[in-house]
Amino acid sequence: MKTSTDCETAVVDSIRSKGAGRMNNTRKTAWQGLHAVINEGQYASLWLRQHGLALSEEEKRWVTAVLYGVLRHREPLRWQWRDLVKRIPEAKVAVLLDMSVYQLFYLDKGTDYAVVNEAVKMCPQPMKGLVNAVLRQVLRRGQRPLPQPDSIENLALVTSHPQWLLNLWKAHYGEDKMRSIALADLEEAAVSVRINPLKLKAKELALRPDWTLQPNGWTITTTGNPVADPWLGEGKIVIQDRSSQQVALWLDPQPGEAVFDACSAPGTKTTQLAAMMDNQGSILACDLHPHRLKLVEEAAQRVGASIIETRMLDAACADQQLAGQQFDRVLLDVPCSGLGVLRHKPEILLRLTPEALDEIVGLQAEILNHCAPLCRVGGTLVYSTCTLNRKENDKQTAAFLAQHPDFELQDEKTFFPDEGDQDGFYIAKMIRRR
Ligand SMILES: C[S@@+](CC[C@H](N)C(=O)[O-])C[C@H]1O[C@@H](n2cnc3c(N)ncnc32)[C@H](O)[C@@H]1O
Repeated sequence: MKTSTDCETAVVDSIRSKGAGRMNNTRKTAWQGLHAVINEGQYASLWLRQHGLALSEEEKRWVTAVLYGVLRHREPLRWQWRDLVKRIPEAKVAVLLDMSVYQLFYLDKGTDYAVVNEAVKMCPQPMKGLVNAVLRQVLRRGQRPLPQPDSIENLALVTSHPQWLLNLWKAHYGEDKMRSIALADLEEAAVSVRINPLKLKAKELALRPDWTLQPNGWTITTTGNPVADPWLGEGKIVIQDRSSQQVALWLDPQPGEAVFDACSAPGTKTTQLAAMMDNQGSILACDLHPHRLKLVEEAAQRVGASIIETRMLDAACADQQLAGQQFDRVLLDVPCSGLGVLRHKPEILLRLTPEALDEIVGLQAEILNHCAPLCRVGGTLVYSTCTLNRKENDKQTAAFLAQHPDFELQDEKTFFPDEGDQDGFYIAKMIRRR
């Protein structure tokens, strides 16, 4: 397995050399982003989308590397300076210290004094002395070795995962798997891409030898940078994790069928369903949040999916809101704790508590109970999450099946993030027998 430092090296090699001359504004933007995500509860990707517009491509890459790097290595970064202060300073200043240590030891190596000077310049007057003193001491003593991650306590420090989560994974998947998942979460997330056959036909694909369609017919890989490819804006390709692509394949909708996608926003799977159905039939794409339904509509427009109708709906009482309707296929891609996608969203760990996990299990059970009656006899129900928590996954499915003998489990699978370039996911496919 690659070490986290190797991974960061790959991202930042090309931008590291310019570290010394980096504009103070870019550093300030990164600091503001970290403060917004760590201390104010915002999502890194949303924050970047909103605040990245004023940045050049190179600046955006640097800010992104800093944001995700600091989020992934929160605990090891703090380990470098925590023992040098009596009390942790106010949250925003603590984040500045974390960010500066990240630059010193992971990113802008060789630009030591520039990093310290810029941090001192940026921080408010009363804290300048402290920031200067701490960072100079950090520099003087050099990188402090981390403990070996042999105990759960040390693994929690090295991987910035809470101990309760490591214990939960150990109980659910065994000690070796728990370790492997936690270490895999330190790696940079892969950018996976799916083809949109509604817009990208074999003839056009053949003209671009830099793209290769994988044997599953949906995943498409490139020797270039998919995010900068014009095909993305044209809706010919879609950024979608490999495990996520599997969910629609498990539902297996056919042209002409009626599909109910109960928790559809932002529509990544909905648009794949429309493509699988070759825009024939109907998809009712629902979500509790109207602003998120707009994202489904935008996605549908971008990829040329014409069979998607959006509707605001609470899936936990869908059977009342859609009384009398029956669907050939029902997709329940439910809200979950997101423990399978920590490489993409490391900030999830900042806010997650064991209590929140239990709450979400109850909501998922409600969604299952109230959406299942909408599946016709003989129809297919797929339940999926992007988490690694058996209570939300196979135990949830087992509890549902115990209460609903009219449904039969056809297959279920947990996808793990340490088993290739994929997120952690769980998918269960059930058939309604009567
Ligand atoms: C995992 S995301 C769905 C991702 C989506 N299927 C996709 O592939 O793009 C879960 C969605 O459930 C929605 N949601 C949360 N509670 C809900 C409820 N009670 N009824 C319907 N949707 C809900 C959230 O707004 C969120 O958009």
